[in-house]
Amino acid sequence: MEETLKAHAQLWNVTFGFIKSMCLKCAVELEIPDAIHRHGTPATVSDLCASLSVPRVKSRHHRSLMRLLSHEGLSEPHVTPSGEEAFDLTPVSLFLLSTSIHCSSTSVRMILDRYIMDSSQMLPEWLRRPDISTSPFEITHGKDLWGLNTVMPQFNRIFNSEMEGDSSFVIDIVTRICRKVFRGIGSLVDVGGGTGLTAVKLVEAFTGLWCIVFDLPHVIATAPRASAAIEFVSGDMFIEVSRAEAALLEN
Ligand SMILES: C[S@@+](CC[C@H](N)C(=O)[O-])C[C@H]1O[C@@H](n2cnc3c(N)ncnc32)[C@H](O)[C@@H]1O
Repeated sequence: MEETLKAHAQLWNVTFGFIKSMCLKCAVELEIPDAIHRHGTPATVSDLCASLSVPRVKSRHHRSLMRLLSHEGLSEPHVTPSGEEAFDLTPVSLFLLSTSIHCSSTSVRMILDRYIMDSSQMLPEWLRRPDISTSPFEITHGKDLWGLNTVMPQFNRIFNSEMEGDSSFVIDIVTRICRKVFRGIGSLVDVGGGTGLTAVKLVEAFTGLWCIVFDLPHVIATAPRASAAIEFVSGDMFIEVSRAEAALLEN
């Protein structure tokens, strides 16, 4: 009997697993971590409602959201000297501060964006199909992610910004702990290099390195020209890639 109850509870846990992700997305969109940070000390739900313009009538719901975030390690529960429940930042939610050099908020927004989430509904349909070339994303949107980016400038901006945030975090570590990998290389092509942030960090870290950022035309068109040591080339990597002494494929 106990086993059956446990199994039933587990089923609901998995079924409602999406609520955790959606509450995280909600916290990012409301900018709750920034509000806690601005407050300076653990913030009560009233503090947060006032700071985020959430109507008081929603306090009870906001409290549930904060408790779920605490359960997931995204906020730290406290009790104020007057006995009120309050919430502080955690090592995880520090990644969601807009002032963090490795802010991951854009990644959360992009990964949980409806364009990505919608395609997960197509998994059974995709598995039933005999071909493997069409992804669930293409079944949903009629285009692959890159094709959608060409016709959706706003999503393209969010996507590129997400890539920049993530690669900036990784490349800062790589340029510190993997220096010998780049030693002696005069030129490097960053294949699918996005808007070129990785290339900027590489030419800054390795004097004399010449970088080519190679990506699709709509990405190269919006890439800032940040350094004389970087060349931007647009094309399709499945047809031909610019020549260099080394090629980087990241992410
Ligand atoms: C996952 S992102 C990685 C971006 C970057 N390397 C980073 O780590 O931030 C993949 C990149 O590959 C590019 N890409 C996708 N298909 C491509 C193709 N056929 N030819 C060239 N670039 C392509 C995308 O536009 C995108 O910028």
